[in-house]
Parts: sequence; C-alpha cells; structure tokens
Amino acid sequence: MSLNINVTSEISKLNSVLLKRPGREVENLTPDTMHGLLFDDIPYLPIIQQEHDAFADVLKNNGAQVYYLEKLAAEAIEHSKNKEKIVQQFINESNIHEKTIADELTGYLFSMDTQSMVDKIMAGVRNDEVDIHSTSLAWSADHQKKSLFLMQPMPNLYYTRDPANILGSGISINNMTYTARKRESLFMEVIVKYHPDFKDSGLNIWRDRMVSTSIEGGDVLVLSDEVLAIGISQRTSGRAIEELAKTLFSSNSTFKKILAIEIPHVRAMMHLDTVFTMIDTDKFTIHPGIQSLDGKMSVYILQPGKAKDEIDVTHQTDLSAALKAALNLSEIALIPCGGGDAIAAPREQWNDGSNTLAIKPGVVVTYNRNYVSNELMREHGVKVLEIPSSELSRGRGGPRCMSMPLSRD
Ligand SMILES: NC(=O)NCCC[C@H](N)C(=O)O
Repeated sequence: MSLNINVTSEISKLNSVLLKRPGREVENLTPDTMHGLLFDDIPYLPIIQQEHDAFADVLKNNGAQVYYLEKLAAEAIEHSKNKEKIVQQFINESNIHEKTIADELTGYLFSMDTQSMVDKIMAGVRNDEVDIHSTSLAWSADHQKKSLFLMQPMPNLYYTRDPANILGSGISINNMTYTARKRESLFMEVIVKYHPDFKDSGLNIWRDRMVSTSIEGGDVLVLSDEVLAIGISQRTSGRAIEELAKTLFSSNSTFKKILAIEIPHVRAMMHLDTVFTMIDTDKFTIHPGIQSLDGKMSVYILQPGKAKDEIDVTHQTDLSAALKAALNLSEIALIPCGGGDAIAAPREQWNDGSNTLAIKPGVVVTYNRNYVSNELMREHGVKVLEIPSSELSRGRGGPRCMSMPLSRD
C-alpha cells in the first residue's frame, strides 16, 4: 500500500517519520577516524540505542508512525529484483574499482540475508573480514595501508534529516557535501525507486543526488505550505538554493517564497536547524551567535520573477521582520538558546539546544541536557518532551536532525 507522503508544515501534527536506529557503524569510529567521519567522540552503543529507542517511543506515544531506514532499505532491495546492481553501486561509491576486490566483496555481502547485508554496508566492512586474493598495487598500497576498512562505516545515518527531505508532495534526495556522508542518500534513492510503499506514492522528485551542488536537509525548514527557510551554510550553497527555487516555483509545488538565511560556516552550526527551529505558529528558537551584536543578519528573499525561470532576490537584515512578513504574523517570539547567556548559550547550542523537533504546534521533543533552553521554552508556554541525550548528542545533532518527517497534518 502506498504511503501518504506530504509535509507542508514544520510544526503541525507529525503523522509518520523516518528514523535510523544507531547500529555497529557508531562503534566503528576510532580517535583517528572520528573527525573525518564528522564525530567529536565515540558513542557507547548500548546506551545510544536505549536513548534512541526512548526518542522513538515519545514519537509513537504521540501518535506518529515510525519507519526505520534500515528496514525500508532492505525491503526495497528485496523488491527491486536488482540486488546485484544496487550492491555494485554501493561498492563503486565506496571507491572500490578493482574487479577482483569488488567480486570478493560482493560474494561476502551476498552470503548474508538482505537485512544483515544492509546493516553490514551501513556499519562498514573491514579489510580483514573479506578474503581478498589480489596482488594489485591498488589493494596493497591504497586500501590496506590507508584504512582498516574496505567500506567505510556510515555513523551519521541516524541523522535521517540530512540525506533527503520531503517538501510538500515531493522529495529532495541530496548530494551530500562531505565524502563521509555521500553514500547515505543512496539508501533513500533505492527506497523511493523500489519500495512498494514509496514507488507508487506519486512523490515528486524535486532534486536527485546527481546534481553537482549541495543542499542538506538540516538546512531546510518548511515554514508553511508556501514558505521555506533554507540556511546558506557550510553544507548548502546559494547556487543550490537558487536551483531548488527554480524547480519548486516552476512546478506544481505550493511553495512561493524562500528565505535564504546566512549562518556561520562552522562545525558547531553546520546546518540551519542547529541554530534556528520553529516550535509553534509564532515561536522559534534561535542561537544568538548567528546574529551580530545589533541583532542583524543576512536574509535573502527568493520569489518567482516576471519571466519564466527568473528568480527575484531581495536582501534584508532583520530576520524577525522577514518571518513576520512571510508568515503574515504581527508578532513572533525568538527564544534564545541557553537564554542568551554567554556560557549557557554556546554550551547548549553545542549539544543541540536549538534543535527542537515539533510534533504538534507548541509541543517539541528536545534533549534533557539543555535545561536552560528547555525551561525558557516552557516559560513561553511550549510543552517540552525531553529525551535522554548523553550518547545521542556526541555526533552533533539533536531530535530534528534525527528525524525525517514523511507526513504531517
Ligand atoms: N541536521 C543536522 O544538523 N544534522 C546533524 C549532523 C551531524 C553530523 N555529524 C554531521 O556533521 O553531518
């Protein structure tokens, strides 16, 4: 049965959502590799799984249907009748181009049932797991000497928000910025193409992963059925936003305006949703570090131009005014992360204090460790559902990053 996939709000009731339970991939980090794989520490697997299960339970207990990426991917591959070609693509994109090695690795992966194979590709394949009979220099010099892994682990997969995102009645399957995350969006491509619940769902493909520019889902907020906010960030470029604007404005999408918000291009604030999220019809969280001392910042407003394919771009420095105008609101509240305190704000932002996931207007899921931000949201009348976060937070992403809404009211 086809799924109803549609997201025209950042805050309306969450009906279904895609998660990935952290697996062995987070144990395949070492101090030498973790930074390249975009982690700042090594999570403890049993606890990160417990914390993630608690997150999923909060969503389920509040009426959301939870789907798991790893399960959908295995089901899609089963249905594809194209297992060999799909596995070949993962091997190719893992930079393994020598036939002997690719064949031996394929044999190893094919010795497993499909779910175990998907889990293994996600977790990573070590050189010493596969019996490679190659005398090639590429194998000795490039693979064996440079890395313990034939296929690198994908520890960021539990941040399902980033490799793909639903915009209205369509999906953007993202070309990820860094090598560490490039292969992640291939799982979503396979699901959309082959999974019985997705392939006939009428989903538009606004962007696929073959484009040369990058947008990551953490940068994209669906403020209403007509307005998107997209971060110009370390991971998402102005050019990519313009390309998406052209596609959305010239298609049957409902979107008519994009606020492109410039944020610092630094690790702690790699996506817009690490510094700015919507929590109610007129309430937002914001990390004060993205504004200058006088509260100004760069916001570009993109709208359809007069000629076909033309985009009209204007510039503004007042985020609050831009939001009010775009959403037809007379007042809005921007709630500062950590209360704007010189220590609490950067500390809680580092642990995703601004990265809230709204599951209904005025009801958000947050990390329990960000008690200053959580308390302040409560003072603003927001219902805050806290989840444990000691291990989940180690990869620099919060509840919004860990969820990809498939359907909202
Ligand atoms: N939307 C998000 O901000 N996602 C968090 C991504 C964290 C991950 N370690 C990364 O650096 O890509």
